[in-house]
Amino acid sequence: MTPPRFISFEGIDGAGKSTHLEATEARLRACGADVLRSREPGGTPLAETLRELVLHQSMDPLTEALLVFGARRDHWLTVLEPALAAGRVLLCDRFADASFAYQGGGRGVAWEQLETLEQWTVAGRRPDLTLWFDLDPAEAARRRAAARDADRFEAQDLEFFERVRDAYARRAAAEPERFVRLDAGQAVSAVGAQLAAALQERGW
Ligand SMILES: Nc1ncnc2c1ncn2[C@@H]1O[C@H](COP(=O)(O)OP(=O)(O)OP(=O)(O)O)[C@@H](O)[C@H]1O
Ligand SMILES: Cc1cn([C@H]2C[C@H](O)[C@@H](COP(=O)(O)O)O2)c(=O)[nH]c1=O
Repeated sequence: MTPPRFISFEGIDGAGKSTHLEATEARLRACGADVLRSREPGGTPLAETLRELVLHQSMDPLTEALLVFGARRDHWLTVLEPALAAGRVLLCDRFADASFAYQGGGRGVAWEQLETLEQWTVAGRRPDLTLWFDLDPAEAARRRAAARDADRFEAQDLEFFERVRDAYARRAAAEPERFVRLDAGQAVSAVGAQLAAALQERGW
């Protein structure tokens, strides 16, 4: 079995992705992997500039979709694709599934338009493995409130996050081999154990 080399972390805001990224990186390094950790939107100077706009400036949903995919193309071309070609292992805090979840599910941009953007910007490339931290939106909101001030997405209501969660479920149902659903409602150590088991099963 070839272990997955392009691994994305997905889920609604506050589900716990960041909490588990560092330990995952350490685990893969201990297996001898040359790991690159990055995030979306972001990961390049241009994409980080676009991230600031998307997270803090009001705009219409299609403009938002164009900006996140523009950021992704720059990130893909200048960081992710060269790293994969060099044999590195990528841990990416969100990738295109987030656009289907947030701009598609959350904002109502048509799925077909997002599929077209996905083809245009990254030739439809998807992660080898997607770890989906699935959490009840009310619990995620409680965790976020205790942790930080809200940005444009985090300020949305529970119905928005229900739609985002449903869109993640739609993506996961379409590609059950790629997606692993983690029950992010459990304690940190228990979520870490689910994650470790998923990696071990796939050769890490
Ligand atoms: N299993 C857990 N149980 C309780 N609290 C948790 C758990 N996992 C993470 N937290 C806490 O919830 C908050 C949000 O976690 P974290 O920042 O990892 O989420 P995230 O998915 O990365 O969010 P975002 O996508 O918005 O950056 C943090 O304060 C974190 O300590
Ligand atoms: C990639 C991507 C992200 N978003 C949203 C989702 C989050 O609310 C923010 C990123 O914040 P995080 O703390 O780094 O998770 O951006 C989006 O709407 N569309 C996307 O494609």
